[in-house]
Amino acid sequence: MRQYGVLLLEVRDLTIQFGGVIALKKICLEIYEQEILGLIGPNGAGKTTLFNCLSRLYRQNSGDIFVYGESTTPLEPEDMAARGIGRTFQNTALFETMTVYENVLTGAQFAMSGGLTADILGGPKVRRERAETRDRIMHLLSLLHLADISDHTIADQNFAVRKRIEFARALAAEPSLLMLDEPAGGLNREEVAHLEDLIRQVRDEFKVAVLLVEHHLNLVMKVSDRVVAMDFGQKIADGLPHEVRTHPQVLQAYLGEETA
Ligand SMILES: Nc1ncnc2c1ncn2[C@@H]1O[C@H](COP(=O)(O)OP(=O)(O)OP(=O)(O)O)[C@@H](O)[C@H]1O
Repeated sequence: MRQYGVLLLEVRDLTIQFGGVIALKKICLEIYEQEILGLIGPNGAGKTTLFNCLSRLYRQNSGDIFVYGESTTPLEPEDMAARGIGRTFQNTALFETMTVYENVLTGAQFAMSGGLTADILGGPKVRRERAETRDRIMHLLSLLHLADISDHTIADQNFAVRKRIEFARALAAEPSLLMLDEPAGGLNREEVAHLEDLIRQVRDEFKVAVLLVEHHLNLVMKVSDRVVAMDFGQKIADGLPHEVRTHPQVLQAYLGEETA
């Protein structure tokens, strides 16, 4: 039996409704520090809705989400980075006219003290911090195989590269929990294999927990410590990858679906 560490995030009885559609129905789940948790389910199961609730883009009708025991209900989306919650988007959301480096730097901004005023008025301490941030970003860029294109603009980059840039930007904020929304979408077999190594490497090096929403079941099953399965807005299984993969309700939910 796996020993769980410190509880990072707890979703308790989360329910959200859009008109007549109950997108999430009394969802409960926990994420522990440095855990890789896979979240699977067929189309429309509610995975992205849960992600959007976790980043405060959607507000639940009832239930709550706690980060280190504190309710997130009073928080706005822009407060979440300071609480250690970072994310990437299914269809990437980058600043098109900025360079790769500048995009990743936007992720680090909140982690730096003082902002623009400090840049203008700052003394040696601020300059040192800026230099450290630059080194940290260059390290992230090389980890994600982006160092060679750090001064290229986003507009020239293909989808797979954009996903890696988003990944780097989310990591630049030094999150405790990194939420990845379909990071393997649109990637070829070789890129998926690299992603698998990368997720583990990132967890080990940056001591982050990872919440991975993904249709690529082989990737989820290989990389996750634990997997939660959803269907029709409800949790149907929660356990070790092989337990969830063979769970009767999960097999039933995926009947007729292509399972990668
Ligand atoms: N903003 C919204 N307005 C209305 N309905 C919504 C909204 N967001 C999600 N839904 C509905 O909630 C349900 C869950 O959708 P969601 O996108 O969370 O599923 P999913 O598991 O992420 O699916 P996929 O794997 O296809 O991305 C669906 O019935 C969807 O149509």
